[in-house]
Amino acid sequence: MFRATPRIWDISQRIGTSTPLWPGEPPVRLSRRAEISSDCPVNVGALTLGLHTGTHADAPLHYSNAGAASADTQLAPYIGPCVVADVRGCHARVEIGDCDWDTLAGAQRVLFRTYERFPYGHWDENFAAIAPEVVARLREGGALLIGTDTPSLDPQNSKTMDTHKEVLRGDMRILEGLVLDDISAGEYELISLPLAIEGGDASPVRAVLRELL
Ligand SMILES: N[C@@H](CC(=O)c1ccccc1NC=O)C(=O)O
Ligand SMILES: [Zn+2]
Ligand SMILES: [Zn+2]
Repeated sequence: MFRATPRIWDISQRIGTSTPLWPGEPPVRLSRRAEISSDCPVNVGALTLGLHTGTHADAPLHYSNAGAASADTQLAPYIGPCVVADVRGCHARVEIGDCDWDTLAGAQRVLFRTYERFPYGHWDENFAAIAPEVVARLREGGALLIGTDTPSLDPQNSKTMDTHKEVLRGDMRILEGLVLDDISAGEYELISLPLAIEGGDASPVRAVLRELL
């Protein structure tokens, strides 16, 4: 019997020394703790990186002291049907008017593509944020997760984190730093699991989209 293999798109950044970093974040460092030699049969590495480096899932603990850490969040929001919304025409924020609400009605997971091309190799301080009103409307439609190809749902200089707060109100989950350059607007299956980091306010994820057959 013939069974089609669904296509898989990797929507994650590579983690390395040229991964764009939130200002002030520690550099990514991979060190070799052991190397293959006549005395040692294996290579063993150790990694240093900020938890919001590259493609990552914010844990509720990032924006609330009462929120769950990465190790303690349910995984269901991170796996399942998902809509990719093309909002490349947006300006400083993705606003209600930038969204095609016919395709977003009832969506459980929504990923926003704001970039024409992901800013590989440099930090873009003028990335597009998402308006809290957009999050509120998605929450009313039953959304569990919101993702973006930028480093944050709120502007870099935000002190109030209004959009993250709106997410908290609906107990939704957040993905940031996605790479959606090769992804057309439409429906997919999302798979993007955070690591079970105890006390973690975020975790790197390997995020993929799978074709719906
Ligand atoms: N808002 C960003 C991250 C963030 O706020 C941040 C990440 C690393 C170091 C400092 C940060 N914010 C500091 O003011 C995020 O949601 O991932
Ligand atoms: Zn983050
Ligand atoms: Zn965030």
